[in-house]
Amino acid sequence: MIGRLNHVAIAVGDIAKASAVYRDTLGAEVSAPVAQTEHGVTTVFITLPNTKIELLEPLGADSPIAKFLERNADGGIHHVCYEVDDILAARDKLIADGARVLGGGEPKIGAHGKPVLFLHPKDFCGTLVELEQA
Ligand SMILES: CC[C@H](C(=O)O)C(=O)SCCNC(=O)CCNC(=O)[C@H](O)C(C)(C)COP(=O)(O)OP(=O)(O)OC[C@H]1O[C@@H](n2cnc3c(N)ncnc32)[C@H](O)[C@@H]1OP(=O)(O)O
Ligand SMILES: [Co+2]
Repeated sequence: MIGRLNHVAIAVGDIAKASAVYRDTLGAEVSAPVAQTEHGVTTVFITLPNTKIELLEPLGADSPIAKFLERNADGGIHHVCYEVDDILAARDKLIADGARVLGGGEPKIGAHGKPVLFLHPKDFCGTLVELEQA
C-alpha cells in the first residue's frame, strides 16, 4: 500500500529561525512559509534530492501541533508522510484492519493540493503517519 516517502515533518516554535538553520547552516533549498489555515499550521518545505522536509509552526488558537510543542519545547520530528495510489481504498483497508484514521476519516487537501489523511501514532509504532494521494 504505502509508496514513496513524500516528507518528514518537523514541528518548530519559530519557523523563520528553523528555515534559516536549514538555508544558511545546512545550505538547503527552503520555500517561503505558507499559512495552512485549514490545518492550523504554517508550513515551509525543504527540497532534498530524494524527499522533502516539512517545517510546521502552530497557526491559530487550536493548532493540532500545540501540545506536541509543549512536550517538545525545542521542536522535533512530528510525522512521516507516505504516498498511496488510492487514499480512499487505503483508508477503508486501514479501518477494516482496526487502525484509527483521524479527522473523521474524510481526507482534507494538504500542502501539495492533494488529499491527505492522518493515522493515530499509537497504531503505528508511536509515529504519526500522514498518507498523501500520489
Ligand atoms: C498542511 C497539511 C500538512 C501536509 O503535509 O499536507 C500537514 O502535515 S498538517 C500537520 C498538522 N496536522 C496534524 O498533525 C493532524 C493530525 N494530528 C492530530 O490529530 C493530533 O496531532 C494527534 C491526535 C495525533 C495528537 O494530538 P494531541 O497531541 O493534542 O493529543 P494527545 O496529547 O492526546 O496525544 C495522544 C497520544 O499521542 C501522542 N502523540 C501526539 N502527537 C504525536 C506525534 N506527532 N508523534 C507521536 N506521538 C504523538 C501523545 O504523546 C499521546 O501519547 P500518550 O502516551 O497518551 O501521552
Ligand atoms: Co505533512
